[in-house]
Amino acid sequence: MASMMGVWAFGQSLLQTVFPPELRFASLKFFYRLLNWFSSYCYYDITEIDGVNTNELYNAVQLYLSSSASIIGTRLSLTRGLNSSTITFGLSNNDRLVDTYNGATVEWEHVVSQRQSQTFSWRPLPEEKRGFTLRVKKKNRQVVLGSYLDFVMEKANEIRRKNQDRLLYTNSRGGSLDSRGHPWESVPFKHPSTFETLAMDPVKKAEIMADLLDFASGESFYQRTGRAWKRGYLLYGPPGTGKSSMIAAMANYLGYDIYDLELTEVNTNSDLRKLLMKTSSKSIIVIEDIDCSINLTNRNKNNGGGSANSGGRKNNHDASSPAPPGANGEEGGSTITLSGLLNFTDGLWSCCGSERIFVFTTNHIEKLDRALLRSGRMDMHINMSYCSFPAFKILLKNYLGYEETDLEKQVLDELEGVIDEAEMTPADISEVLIKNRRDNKKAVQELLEALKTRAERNRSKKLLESNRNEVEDEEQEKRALDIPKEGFDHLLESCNNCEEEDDEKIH
Ligand SMILES: Nc1ncnc2c1ncn2[C@@H]1O[C@H](COP(=O)(O)OP(=O)(O)OP(=O)(O)O)[C@@H](O)[C@H]1O
Ligand SMILES: [Mg+2]
Repeated sequence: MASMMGVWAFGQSLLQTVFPPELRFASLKFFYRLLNWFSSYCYYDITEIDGVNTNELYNAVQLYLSSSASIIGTRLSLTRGLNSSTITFGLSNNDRLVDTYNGATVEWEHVVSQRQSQTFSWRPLPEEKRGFTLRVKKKNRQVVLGSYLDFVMEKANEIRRKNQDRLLYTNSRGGSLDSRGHPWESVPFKHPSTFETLAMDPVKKAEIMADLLDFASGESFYQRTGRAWKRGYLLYGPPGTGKSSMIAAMANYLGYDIYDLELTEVNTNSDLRKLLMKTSSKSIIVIEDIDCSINLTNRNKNNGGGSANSGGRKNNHDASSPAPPGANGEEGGSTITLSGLLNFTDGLWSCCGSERIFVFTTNHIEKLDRALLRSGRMDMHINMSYCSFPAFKILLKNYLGYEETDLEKQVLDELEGVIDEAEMTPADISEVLIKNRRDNKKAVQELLEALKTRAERNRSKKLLESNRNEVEDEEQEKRALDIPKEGFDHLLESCNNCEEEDDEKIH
């Protein structure tokens, strides 16, 4: 120790003798550079506040390190964010952590120091100055700058999404903005529906799940093919067949937020666009009962004569009534129109975010405009139909804990025999099962009876209908015979000349 101090004192006096005071600072700088030159490491500082703005990379690194810190750290800082139900771990002050990436070893140090004199700032800065120092071997510099930091950002986003409760947004405030200028209101989304609990044909289910996964991991595909990274699903079918449950299952499967768009609350096309702009990536934008939300007449009809407002919002006013002052059709922007909706899903504005899924639901697909159904707009049309036998088996398992083998073969056969004819929705079947869930045998018995009754009723109804149709056909035939031959020729000619749009006229 004594000899070391001696060397230090000698070195200092030598420095003072050899270098005059004005050269001393420059020589120290040179000495430092020389050391750096020979060092095999380089260092990167990532401070919490970059000037006056929060440095996103700092937050990302903190989150990223939390995934490895939780396993090996002995002293960790714990945080729980807003809208989060999980606790994240972080490096404590001045702690270090070694990480490896693509064969390169890097070391992170969390550096915390007291902030010196507060310089004037419109935003008060925290008293502590925090940051991460990343130590990397010089030979690995390219790897770190090239892809490691991107990898850290990506991983952090993933962790953030996983930790954060997903949100269900709605625009039920009728377009008014909150204090932060946001048009959406949100609540934590905790719907328990998953693809496992969803009763539907397993093959169809697997197809939808694969499609969703392809979409979520298809960034490079969409980039390569020049398509906006979005996908549209149209769910149609009778009430109670699981359309809303399917949306919840999709959100739970992909970990996306849901924006439940209430079209009747949107006044104009431009409001619709603003709402779209305020949605985040990795989200599902839902319009339920699309046929009831706006008057979905063909876009072409809006242009040619008639009420300029046809195609506008249903609850605004009837399509046949005169347009109110200022409501000059779809482009006027004074009301929401089909065209506005199509632009919302498909136009240039639809890609002002990425990785978004549009889901429309309807009970009456036949009421929808063809423009809305064309491929590319709604990529997948999913028919949510009455409960089939494979779907029924899923309900039995969910509600009664029954596997196929737990039921007698004869009962199973009976159930299979009537289920298609009964045309009961999964909601109807669930009701019977819930009611009797304390007594499995009774549940199955009651269900079988309900299915048989419904099947019988449907059979009679169909018989009656076919009888009526036969009578009607006979009457029509008779009437047709009364039409003179020229009449038929005239009709035939109009049919041959007709355009697709004249369908209604021919009818
Ligand atoms: N396929 C299904 N799998 C599991 N449960 C279902 C299914 N379909 C319906 N249910 C049950 O029935 C209830 C109603 O279903 P859901 O709201 O998803 O139907 P929907 O098709 O959206 O009906 P609507 O057209 O009236 O909106 C749900 O709470 C769910 O428990
Ligand atoms: Mg629904």
